[in-house]
Amino acid sequence: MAPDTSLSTPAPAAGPTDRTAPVLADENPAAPYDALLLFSFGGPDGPDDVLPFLRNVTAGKGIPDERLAEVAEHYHHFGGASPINAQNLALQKALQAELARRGVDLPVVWGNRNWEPYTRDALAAAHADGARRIVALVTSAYASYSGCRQYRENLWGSLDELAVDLGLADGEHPLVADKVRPYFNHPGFVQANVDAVAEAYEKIGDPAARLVFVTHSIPTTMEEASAVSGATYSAQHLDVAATVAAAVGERLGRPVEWDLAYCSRSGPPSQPWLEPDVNDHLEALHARGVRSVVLSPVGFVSDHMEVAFDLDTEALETAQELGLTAVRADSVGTREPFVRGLVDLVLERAALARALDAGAPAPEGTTVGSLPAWRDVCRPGCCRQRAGVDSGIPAACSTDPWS
Ligand SMILES: CC1=C(CCC(=O)O)c2cc3nc(cc4[nH]c(cc5[nH]c(cc1n2)c(C)c5CCC(=O)O)c(CCC(=O)O)c4C)C(CCC(=O)O)=C3C
Ligand SMILES: [Fe+2]
Repeated sequence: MAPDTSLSTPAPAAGPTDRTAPVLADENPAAPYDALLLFSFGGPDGPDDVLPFLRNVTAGKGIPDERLAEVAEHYHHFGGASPINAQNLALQKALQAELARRGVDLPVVWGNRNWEPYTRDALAAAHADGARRIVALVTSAYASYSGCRQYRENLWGSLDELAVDLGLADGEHPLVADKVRPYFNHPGFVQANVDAVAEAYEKIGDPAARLVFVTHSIPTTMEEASAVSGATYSAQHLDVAATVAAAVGERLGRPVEWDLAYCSRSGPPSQPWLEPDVNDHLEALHARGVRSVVLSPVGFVSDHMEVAFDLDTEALETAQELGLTAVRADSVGTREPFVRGLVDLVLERAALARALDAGAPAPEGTTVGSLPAWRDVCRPGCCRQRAGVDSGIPAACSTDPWS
């Protein structure tokens, strides 16, 4: 099936000034949610944070010491601070502004899996403010263990910790947490990527430039396990890439040739991860006669360390050594179509929660491309680290947290 390249995002919802009547409580489009959790990875704020942060991230993961030392260097190269925290603050502000523009009363708290502000503290603040049911928005657009279940496991763990802090009975959680579906094929995310790539083509000034999409590599075992929920992690990227490339080609008035490459491989060399690595791929393209390249960090939502180091430092250096002209497109960051799309997704999730609570049929999620909307409530066995291997770690936002 040809990808749907019609990317006309819906017109902005009426703002508060457009309302003729006050909003009644039962018309609250965010109901039943009392708060939105912007749920992210986290990163160090300064040199002293680097090692403890890396220990948090890699606990029990079998990452070799040499790889850890290398990644620590990436952070120290930027003064020991990751750009990710400032980017999440900016996204939190942008979400608040978009919700306010639509007259939606929904506080936004920000919490991370691996560094301050921690998820438990964000949940505690929301709970102290009276929140009893929240919706989590993960800063990862694609479904895999790293972008979905790992967040859900950590969310369950944070709810356990908060329950202990509040002296609740064993097994009782202080609030109910739902989650927005992986949004890689939502029109807002895709549109923001189309805009960013089109701008990069303007900058490079060569409509014949090759388009190389880049995402985070994962172990092939994790890729295989991601198939349980539908299209695999790489297939999700290929679908977005095809849609973005087709839309950019329409703007350029000529077809765009594109590929998907990977960055940020870690783990022991004996463990296979998704390939080609972006640096190897640039070499291969150069050997085939390609002389200019646009790099699109389509796997990431902001220009955090993976983008700042693996693309802007390493891959652009590789391109320079090869004599390739290369321009890196922006990640979606706080681009308007993306932020608007995220708020649409939150309100779509609220409508779904109301329908499920009422026993009504679930509304269809909005998508672009050839894949269906991802599930909002994960089924048992989805997005594991290894297919068929149950870690025994409970995960929130699932029909069955125990499997
Ligand atoms: C798919 C994916 C995303 C994209 C989706 C998403 O955006 O969430 C992502 C994002 C990120 N990854 C990040 C940082 C790190 N990831 C690591 C390690 C790993 N990532 C993995 C996968 C992913 N990671 C995997 C399979 C590992 C191996 C260990 C494990 O199975 O968990 C390590 C350990 C050292 C190393 O080996 O590199 C670090 C420091 C940061 C923060 C950046 C900043 O500070 O600005 C962000 C946003
Ligand atoms: Fe990572």
